[in-house]
Amino acid sequence: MINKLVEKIQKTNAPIVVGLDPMLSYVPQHIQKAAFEEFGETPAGAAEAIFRFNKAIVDATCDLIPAVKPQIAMYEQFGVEGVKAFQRTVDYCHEKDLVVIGDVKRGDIGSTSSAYATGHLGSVQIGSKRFSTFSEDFATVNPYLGSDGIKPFVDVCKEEKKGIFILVKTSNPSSGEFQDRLIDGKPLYEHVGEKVAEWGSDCMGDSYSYVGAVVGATYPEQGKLLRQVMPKSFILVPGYGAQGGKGKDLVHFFNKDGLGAIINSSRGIIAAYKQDQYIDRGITAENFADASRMAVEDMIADIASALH
Ligand SMILES: O=c1ccn([C@@H]2O[C@H](COP(=O)(O)O)[C@@H](O)[C@H]2O)c(=O)[nH]1
Repeated sequence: MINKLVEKIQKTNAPIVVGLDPMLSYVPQHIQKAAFEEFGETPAGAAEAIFRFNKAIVDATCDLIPAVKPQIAMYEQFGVEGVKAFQRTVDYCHEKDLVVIGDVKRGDIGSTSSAYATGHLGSVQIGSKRFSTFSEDFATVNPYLGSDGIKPFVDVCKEEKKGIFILVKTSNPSSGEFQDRLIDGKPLYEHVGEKVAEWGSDCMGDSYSYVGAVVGATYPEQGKLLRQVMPKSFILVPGYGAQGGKGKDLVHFFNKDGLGAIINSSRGIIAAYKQDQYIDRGITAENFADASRMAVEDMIADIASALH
């Protein structure tokens, strides 16, 4: 799957991921109203509304982008119905030939990680049959439990040619509380980066490993260092847009081949229709998906101008 991700980035010339983080408050009233008329003001109604919202955004942007990143928390808040909307979203994005990165941030003791890896990236045996359930192409993984929590994901990646992005240096303001702590003279995130490079070394696609890393756009200096520490790992970079990251912060996340990083923006794209800069260009809640397309085009141009 890492090969497909690289090919799609090269084809679209867009190292970006649209984050599908559909809070109900971002879903325009006309979509909520139609879904509630059919399913009531219920979790099922909310799940239908967020799926319709996602579908419109995917339809408006899928020719421009290589990948999407649905954030499972936004779906889980609506319980079982929300999880069904997550699954419908993954399936619809696959129909559109997009690479799907499930932002699920899993990781536990080995046996439990194994079940997470099976559910999100692998297939589960039921009697005489096997089923792929969630079926994302990549999943985000939390490394806090160490190697035996990561190994089941790596094993499934090898079997299924799927991939993972391991949290190394996260984009949030408090990420330094633990991740910047010095151990043997080096910050914890650097130790984790070294392990990512090691775990990924026998799990290679054509040019990049199936084992990638998450490093926030909000920490460009750390991104520069980690790019050197993990030369063969793709970096998933959240923090662009709503969290303040800009194209100029991203230059050192990329390798000299122009690859090696993929930048996520969620609110900046899915809720673009609420921003003055797009309202001034004729956007209303009715044509919200057109604003998402404009925001994707602007993001591609911003990153390209920073890199060239
Ligand atoms: O370090 C991290 C890891 C994950 N995220 C996730 O990315 C998106 C960012 O959303 P924006 O609206 O573009 O800020 C969201 O799903 C986070 O959970 C992150 O931000 N930082």
